[in-house]
Amino acid sequence: MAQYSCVSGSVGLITLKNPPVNALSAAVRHGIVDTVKRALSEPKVKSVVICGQNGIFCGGADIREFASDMSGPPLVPMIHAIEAANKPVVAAIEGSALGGGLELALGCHYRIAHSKAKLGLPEVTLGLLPAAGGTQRLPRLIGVPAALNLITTGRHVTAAEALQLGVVDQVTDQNTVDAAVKFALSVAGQSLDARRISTYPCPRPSDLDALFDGVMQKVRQSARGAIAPVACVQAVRAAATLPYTQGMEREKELMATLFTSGQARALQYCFFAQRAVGRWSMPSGARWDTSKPRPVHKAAVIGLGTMGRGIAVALAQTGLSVVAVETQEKQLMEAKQAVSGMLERGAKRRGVAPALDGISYSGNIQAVADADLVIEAVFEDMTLKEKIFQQLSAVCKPGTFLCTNTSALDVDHLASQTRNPELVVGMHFFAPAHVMKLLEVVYGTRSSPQAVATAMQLGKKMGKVSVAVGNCRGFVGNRMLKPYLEQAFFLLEEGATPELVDRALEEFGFAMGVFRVSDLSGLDVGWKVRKGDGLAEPEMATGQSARIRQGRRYSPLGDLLCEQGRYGQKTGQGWYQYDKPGGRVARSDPWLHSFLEEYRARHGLVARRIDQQEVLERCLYVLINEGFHILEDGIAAGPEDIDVIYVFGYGWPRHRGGPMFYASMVGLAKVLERLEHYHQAHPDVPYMQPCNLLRRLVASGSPPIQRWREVIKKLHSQL
Ligand SMILES: CCC[C@H](O)CC(=O)SCCNC(=O)CCNC(=O)[C@H](O)C(C)(C)COP(=O)([O-])OP(=O)([O-])OC[C@H]1O[C@@H](n2cnc3c(N)ncnc32)[C@H](O)[C@@H]1OP(=O)([O-])[O-]
Repeated sequence: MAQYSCVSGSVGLITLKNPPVNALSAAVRHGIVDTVKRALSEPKVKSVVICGQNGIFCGGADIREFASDMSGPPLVPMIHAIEAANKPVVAAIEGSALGGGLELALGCHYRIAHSKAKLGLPEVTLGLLPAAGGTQRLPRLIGVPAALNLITTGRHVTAAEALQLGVVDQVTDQNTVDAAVKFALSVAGQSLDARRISTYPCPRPSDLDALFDGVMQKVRQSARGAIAPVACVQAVRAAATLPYTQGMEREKELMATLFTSGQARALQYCFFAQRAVGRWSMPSGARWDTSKPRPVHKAAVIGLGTMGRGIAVALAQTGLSVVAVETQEKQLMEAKQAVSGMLERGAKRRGVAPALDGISYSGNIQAVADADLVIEAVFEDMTLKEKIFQQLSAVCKPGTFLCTNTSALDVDHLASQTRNPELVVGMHFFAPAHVMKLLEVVYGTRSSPQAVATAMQLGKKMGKVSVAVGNCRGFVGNRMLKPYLEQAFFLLEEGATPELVDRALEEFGFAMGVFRVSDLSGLDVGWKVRKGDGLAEPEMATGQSARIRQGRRYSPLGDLLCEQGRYGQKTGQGWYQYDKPGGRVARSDPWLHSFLEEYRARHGLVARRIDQQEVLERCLYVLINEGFHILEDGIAAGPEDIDVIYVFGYGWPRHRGGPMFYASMVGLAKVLERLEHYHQAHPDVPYMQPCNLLRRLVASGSPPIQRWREVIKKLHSQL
């Protein structure tokens, strides 16, 4: 709703009231229409201020309404009526003015923002475009290039940048509503002819075609199949080439195609899923709202390799006091330099002072004795980790939380090495740890809810999207990755090339296909794990048992490449070739193609034509199938947790919503049918066997993803 009052004798004050972000729900739109009418009709009112309650102007259209039949007054005529008003209307922007919220402000005649406010048109991130006149007014106000930048990226700008761009007229450090009221008094009675943005001519850059062609090319490239950024460019082009009314028509048309698209549904699902994972729960019944985190003032990191350095930077950037420990002296000196450099570069980018003093270095594990929380980040070696946890348990003050940064190892086993296993959790960071947004917080069977709550809160402080997951080999992300990688190898055996597989995945929307990623992260990483599992034995590379190991189909292709010293980018050769060790541009490698041919001949395999659809179905459906197993096992509380992990940590295209959402869009019955088909064709691949939960969901009529939890709960209660 919107509340109306008359202040300072002649200013009509309209306050949007719809916690928590004053989204423009039907009730708020009704409220605005009514209160604007009232303000304009009251003779004593000479000017109007629109603001939002609780320090936030407006978070835009109510996204939750998009899924239902929209009712209530539409935004476009409502904003037009404000712009056409014969009394000055001033927007008082505190907190955020985003999407429809900023469009509402652009319909006002003046905009005053608090210095801490953020403004933007983030509709593109929801698969939409600013369809309440944003694509037509913003370029008229700030020019085409700046408007294109804001609208196609959806980025939020600070009040200072908004002032510089001309989005707002004034920035204040004082009470924004008071400043706006004062301003409204000062402009009462003045002509508004020059204040209605829709009447401005849109500045036309001389090289208009070249400008739009260039932007469109860039946008298409980075969009990776997302349609909204392209529609945003088309809408701004309409502003630059058509009269306002026709431009608005074009905006409406483009929005209509986006609004009902699967991509918009996927992106809006992601928006809510990202927030839903914060409301974590554990199978024990412990939950986010009943578990209190303990404050962390001092944190420690053990092991300053690539991961440890990134974690130390991420911790220091939160303002915590950090102790960084590395027992090898040379490594410690190098790490110190590297961490300082990373902190300095990060601070420069964010325009703040580097937190160099917040971090101290030591070669002795005793230095962590008074830390509230320790993150161990040494090599992925259980014996080494065991030793460190035993030491930490002896050295740390009572109550210190002990966290392990592992990507797959058993958190329960590490907890068993300590005196207080309830204080142990996993914190699985993704490289580079100070950049990547995802954090898997892994609870073991004995982890206390307080330990989980503390790790989740620390993750949030570090700017991470933290997801609480149960303890199993590979947790959620890497556990699902295993069958996906395995399928990619099998496809090569059957006739595909790395180029074909990667192209299919990249056209699907992944930034990089599986083989390019593998080259980037190093083939030796997986090799080491397979060796540890007793799978990658050199003497098995030929002969009968070469392609069956531990009773199931196995492809030694990755091991064979590693045996040749082809570790990927770092050695200049892997699934592709590079111009030099460390080179980044992947080129097709004729050697690899002959190697594959020889391999197939050696194993009596006949190459067949494999199309992109088979690549996608086999790679993605086995990954999804493992996701269902994870839900069935209670390792993830709901499909949102899995999807957020894949979108933020594994390059899954956001406009496809995450693997479980994607499965729901494809249709669960179809996924099941294809898995059954492939399992029949490949009975030696257990991952292909459809999960019981998937069968259950299909049998119960494939409910929408929001209702899967009910089916999972029922399944668990029957077990
Ligand atoms: C014709 C139409 C044209 C128009 O151009 C289309 C649009 O405007 S499209 C819209 C364009 N606008 C955007 O894309 C802005 C989207 N919003 C944001 O970016 C952030 O929420 C904001 C920066 C505002 C606050 O950040 P923060 O302080 O960290 O807080 P938080 O993020 O944790 O959210 C708190 C709660 O509010 C909920 N909620 C939030 N916004 C909306 C909404 N618009 N609606 C409904 N709900 C919304 C959110 O789900 C959460 O609920 P819960 O149940 O507690 O999980």
